[in-house]
Amino acid sequence: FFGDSIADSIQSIRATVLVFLTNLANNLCRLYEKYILRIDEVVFDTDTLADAEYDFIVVGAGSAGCVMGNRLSEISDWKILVLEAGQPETAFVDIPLLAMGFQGGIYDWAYLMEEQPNVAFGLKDRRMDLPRGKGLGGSSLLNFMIYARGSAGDFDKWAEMGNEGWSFADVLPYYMKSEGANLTSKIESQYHNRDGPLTVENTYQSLLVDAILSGGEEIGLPYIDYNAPVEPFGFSPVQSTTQNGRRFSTARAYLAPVAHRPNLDIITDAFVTNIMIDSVEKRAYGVQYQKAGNTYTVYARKEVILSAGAINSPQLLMLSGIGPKKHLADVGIPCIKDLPVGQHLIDHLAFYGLNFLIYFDWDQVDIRYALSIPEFVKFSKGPFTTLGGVEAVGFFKTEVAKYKENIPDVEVQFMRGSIGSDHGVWMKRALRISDEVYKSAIEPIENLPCWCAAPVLLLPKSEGEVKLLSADPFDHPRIIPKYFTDEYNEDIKTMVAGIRVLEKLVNTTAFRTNGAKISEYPIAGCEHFKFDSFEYWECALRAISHTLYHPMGTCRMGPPHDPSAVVNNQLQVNGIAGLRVVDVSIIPMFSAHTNAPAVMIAEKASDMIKRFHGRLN
Ligand SMILES: Cc1cc2nc3c(=O)[nH]c(=O)nc-3n(C[C@H](O)[C@H](O)[C@H](O)COP(=O)(O)OP(=O)(O)OC[C@H]3O[C@@H](n4cnc5c(N)ncnc54)[C@H](O)[C@@H]3O)c2cc1C
Repeated sequence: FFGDSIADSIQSIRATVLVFLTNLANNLCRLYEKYILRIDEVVFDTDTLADAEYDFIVVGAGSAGCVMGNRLSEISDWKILVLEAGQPETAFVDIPLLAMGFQGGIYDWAYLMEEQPNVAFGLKDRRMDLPRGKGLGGSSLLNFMIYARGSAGDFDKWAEMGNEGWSFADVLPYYMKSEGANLTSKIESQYHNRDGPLTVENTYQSLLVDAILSGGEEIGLPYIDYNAPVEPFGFSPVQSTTQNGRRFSTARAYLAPVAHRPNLDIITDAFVTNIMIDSVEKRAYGVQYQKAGNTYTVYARKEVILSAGAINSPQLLMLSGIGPKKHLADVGIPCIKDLPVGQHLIDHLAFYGLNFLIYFDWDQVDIRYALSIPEFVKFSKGPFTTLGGVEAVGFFKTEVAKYKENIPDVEVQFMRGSIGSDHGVWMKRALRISDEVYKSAIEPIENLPCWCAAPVLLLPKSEGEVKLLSADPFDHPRIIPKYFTDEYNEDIKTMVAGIRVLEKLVNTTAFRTNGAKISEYPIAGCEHFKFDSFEYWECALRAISHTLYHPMGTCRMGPPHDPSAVVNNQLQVNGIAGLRVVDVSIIPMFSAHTNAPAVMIAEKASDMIKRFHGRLN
């Protein structure tokens, strides 16, 4: 009896200290954001005002926009303007383990999706958040830094859909061009480049990664280089867009080295409100933006490049009169071109409710983190370099997949600990887990060593949409994701099939040696289903599945006969001259994370634009 109560008291003191320290760190980050942040403005000289006219105006300095700024300004007699609504980044954002801590802060557009009938009932107000990066680097300064290119099959499918020039063989040179690999994990070296601007490394791996890799071998999912088209399915330590153990955003990789170019202007705090389009000639000729309460107009001699991301690019197109005619009429915007903008929103859902309890893990003992601070500060190594806790990933095709291509339909993210390992301070808030669900299934394992194996739905059948709330550019757009609404419930079946694959891991020798067993605390609202039945998992998936932050497809690329297409294979907006979309909103389908493809798309688009204007053969 006394033993239990002493143990309880120690746990509660430990939890209080952890909560205090985490809140302190959080508040320090906020203070830093507020008072020291502007250090980077010296590097970027972002406070200038734009000239009246440029050759190209790039809207949004995110993963894709930073690449555009760099590559287009390589042509010294072209003048380039990059407009970014957010601010320059800070050093705190660079600590990989704290990746989630910046959601909801100044670098986040902090969108909330609309409530839906059969999903998110275990989340606060039944609504899911949708963080989107706002600042130089865009979502690459808020993301989890996982570097994943997608499978060869993804791009061959794009080509098969009629998008000439986008097969794997076509896009590989651009992945290679962008990559500066410095990897120690298993790699197929002919598919990696050491000299590109975007550094790709491995981060800290605890001993359990060995168990994951050998457990994977036991269930037929070998140790692979998931960024090479050699073996399509298997597990691997994560490859990350970090440099010396710190976040390496596209602003750092692409913009910082060229910010001094006289033909490149980068302006932050510049909120673009609309693209100016000649409604008779159907040609884009400039943009308007607001900065510090003033409105500015700037003209584009050649093109406007929209790189505002999967939510804001469709929003800006619709605000400027390009979108579904009826919807534009509903919000009082004259339609210049009727296109399915904002339709076909696809996203990847992740499920953080599958936890493996284990005997012990030194890397989950609080004191370990305190002890490892010098290791991080001095040598850029140790647990602080892990990407928000994610140490390894895997890609596989489940038995319910109905296609023959070698494209994975489920990814797994292996995270050290659970979403309760920070005692509800950051992850519960960021994922909007309700108190009831947290108490039922997460709180009981807060103090237990465990691993979360989070399956991710890669090829959802359900599609959502982005719409305008009003004609006011400052109103957040409506995001209606329609997760798990497909007619035959295939999305749920795929996720459950993914969970079954991961359950097999628990019975491998590698995992049994660590005492692994699945945590069986049921999620509130699902306790009436038999634990581990299909019905239980469906309920749990509908309760707490969460976006993996990969919205795409809202300005979809497609051939002329495709009614869902907004841009063609040159990324030009159909029927409007002088306007391209270059970001992840053009993606028609994709089975991996979306930062690396954003960079690849922009690398490829830069060459297309140079060729179009006669500056590249
Ligand atoms: C929390 C989180 C975690 C993620 N984790 C990963 C991961 O681990 N690995 C991975 O590969 N992907 C990850 N992603 C996804 C990936 O980072 C994005 O898909 C990718 O960065 C998108 O690039 P983009 O260029 O399309 O848009 P963004 O990078 O979002 O860039 C859009 C830019 O446009 C600016 N902008 C928007 N509207 C305006 C306007 N009106 N005026 C001026 N500027 C404007 C924005 O502020 C932003 O800087 C994550 C994303 C998030 C949010």
